[in-house]
Amino acid sequence: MDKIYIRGLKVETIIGIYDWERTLMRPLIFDLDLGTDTRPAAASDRMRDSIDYAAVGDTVREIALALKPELLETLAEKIARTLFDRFPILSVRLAIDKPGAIPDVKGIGIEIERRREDYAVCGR
Ligand SMILES: Nc1nc2c(c(=O)[nH]1)N=C([C@H](O)[C@@H](O)CO)CN2
Repeated sequence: MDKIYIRGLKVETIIGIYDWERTLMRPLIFDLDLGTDTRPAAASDRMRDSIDYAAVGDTVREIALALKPELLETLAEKIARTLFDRFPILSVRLAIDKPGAIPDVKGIGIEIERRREDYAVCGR
């Protein structure tokens, strides 16, 4: 499947399970792969036939700033669902890294993969 991707999107927000985390803006780093067929846009050369990655980045930023959840899992699921609502994508892989969450690691966070059918089947 073709992919449109975003790597290293940085958003400063409030997230975490501890009281001290609820008072600090801290960075999250987002990586996304959006499954799509790029051939219609390649044939027409029109933005309307593709997924606007700038709009996807705006959506991620908007949700990360508004939700302020405790868990990365909550944020990732909300972003995935919203991307399926707003864009005609077939799948999404979303990784969120939380720099500094624990000491002495190169990276730490979560990664989810969802397909449009995952939501259509259960009707949630
Ligand atoms: N699976 C998860 N584990 C942890 C999370 C999380 O969001 N998902 N969050 C924390 C704390 O907020 C931590 O980041 C504080 O440094 C711990 N574990």
